[in-house]
Amino acid sequence: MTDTDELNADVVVIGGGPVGENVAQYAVEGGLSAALVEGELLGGECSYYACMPSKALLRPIDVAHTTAHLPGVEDAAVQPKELLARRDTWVSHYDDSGQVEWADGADITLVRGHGRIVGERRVEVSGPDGTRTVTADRTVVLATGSVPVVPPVFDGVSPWGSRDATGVVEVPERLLVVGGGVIAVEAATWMAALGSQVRVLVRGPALLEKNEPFAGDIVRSALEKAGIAVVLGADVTSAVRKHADDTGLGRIHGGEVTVTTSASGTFTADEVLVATGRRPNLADVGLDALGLSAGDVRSGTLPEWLHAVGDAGPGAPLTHMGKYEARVLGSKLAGADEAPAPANVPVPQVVFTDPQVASVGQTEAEARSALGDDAVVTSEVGFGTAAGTSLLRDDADGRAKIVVDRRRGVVMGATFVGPDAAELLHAATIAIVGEVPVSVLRHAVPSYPTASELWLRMLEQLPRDLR
Ligand SMILES: Cc1cc2nc3c(=O)[nH]c(=O)nc-3n(C[C@H](O)[C@H](O)[C@H](O)COP(=O)(O)OP(=O)(O)OC[C@H]3O[C@@H](n4cnc5c(N)ncnc54)[C@H](O)[C@@H]3O)c2cc1C
Ligand SMILES: NC(=O)c1ccc[n+]([C@@H]2O[C@H](COP(=O)([O-])OP(=O)(O)OC[C@H]3O[C@@H](n4cnc5c(N)ncnc54)[C@H](O)[C@@H]3O)[C@@H](O)[C@H]2O)c1
Repeated sequence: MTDTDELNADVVVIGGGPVGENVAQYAVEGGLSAALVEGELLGGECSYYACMPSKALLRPIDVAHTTAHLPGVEDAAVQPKELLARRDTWVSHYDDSGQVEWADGADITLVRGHGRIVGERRVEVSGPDGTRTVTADRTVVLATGSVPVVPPVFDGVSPWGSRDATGVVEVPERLLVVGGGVIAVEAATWMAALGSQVRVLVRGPALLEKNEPFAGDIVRSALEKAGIAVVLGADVTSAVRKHADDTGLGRIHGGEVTVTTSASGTFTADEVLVATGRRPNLADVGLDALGLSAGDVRSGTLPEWLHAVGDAGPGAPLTHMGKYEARVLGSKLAGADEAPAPANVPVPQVVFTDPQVASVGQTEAEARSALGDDAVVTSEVGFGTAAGTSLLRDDADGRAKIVVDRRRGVVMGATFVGPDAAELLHAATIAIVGEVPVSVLRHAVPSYPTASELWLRMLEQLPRDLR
């Protein structure tokens, strides 16, 4: 391939993760042509290294935990080898031919290689067969995902990142997990189930700090019950390893690692997983060629022909939110005449620990800071207070909470922590997006006995004048 081998499409999308695929698909369905540039596996981080493998690992563990708390069924046990085989099936053995077939069928032109913007509506793709230019008649979309943020204290240690944890091949006997967010608690769960002795080092005072405080407390106590040590206030000040080596995905990256923390002492392990957040992957996409920076992407000050969506953009770094942005953008590019989106679309998220943490919209603290103390009222109940939730398993521990705007009488946020809490979330999302008054929600009758009865319990706890 040479530089004269130029390709043209209405829309050029750089990054073929779930978000880039969706933009291209919606654009094509709207009558445009689309080229999708992908440097690794078509399907992106989510399909091979993030959502899919992590959830493929966590679901059987959840089922095993549930059966241990359900009299009448023999305990199911996690079988590490078979669990990893399930993961391999769900990541299609790191082979994207199924996705390539889908793209072909969807009339999307796949261009393999690393894409970089080199001028207005011009993208240069360096691929296995050389370099080619792809031009866009209308729009270029950055859907290049995100990359992990690794604190410099781990330089030279070759720590595990989330790709190693989801792609685990060698299970370390002792594993340190640094971070107290979503990846840390989910990975701690499956690594412990696979047989690692896990210790989570959390810099802050709690796990899952972006959630209602009870979520982190309940998950911490559940992790501890599962034999996982959680050390709070443990800021890593040094990390040392002999023979650090990149031995490959999911393999132990060298000799013992010794990690020293500011206030909680020193810990030695066979591997350390760093899960300290991610940032948009914008370092090598050619923003500089346009005189732009990652800050311009964050603030949305891009030329009209350039967009950034998914993890690469300013929105919440979650697959479903990125795909939502992609659907909206893809349809808009194709000129679809759609009703305008609501002003503040709430972000739902499920943390697939046992118990699960499902949340959407604002926490109480966020609502108080946005609306003022007098304008916020909450209702909080135990997860097992409904027949439907307590039947799920005999230790249906957890809590449920709604945050209500007292003046408008509508739900602003909801959090459910408990077994299968994920399935309760969408009702809350609909209530928030639809701005359904809580006085009307009373008339949405949940079937008996289902987990949704928790809504009755929460609504009953609200002040009488609101219901
Ligand atoms: C361990 C883990 C578990 C997660 N679990 C969940 C979950 O359960 N639910 C959830 O909603 N979210 C989850 N997430 C977040 C989710 O993975 C991301 O929000 C999602 O992948 C974002 O999709 P995307 O298409 O924007 O980016 P990605 O999936 O990262 O895809 C970006 C693609 O762009 C390609 N690319 C990048 N730069 C270039 C370039 N210059 N040229 C060509 N190609 C390029 C990459 O190779 C990649 O294929 C998880 C994340 C992690 C790390
Ligand atoms: N189930 C899901 O939806 C799911 C699962 C996994 C990942 N994700 C996505 O992936 C993103 C990244 O996950 P994550 O867990 O890495 O990020 P996160 O933002 O959830 O958590 C980062 C954690 O690292 C800590 N931290 C940050 N800098 C640190 C430092 N220098 N030293 C020590 N600790 C530090 C933070 O205090 C926090 O506890 C999430 O924002 C989420 O959107 C989603």
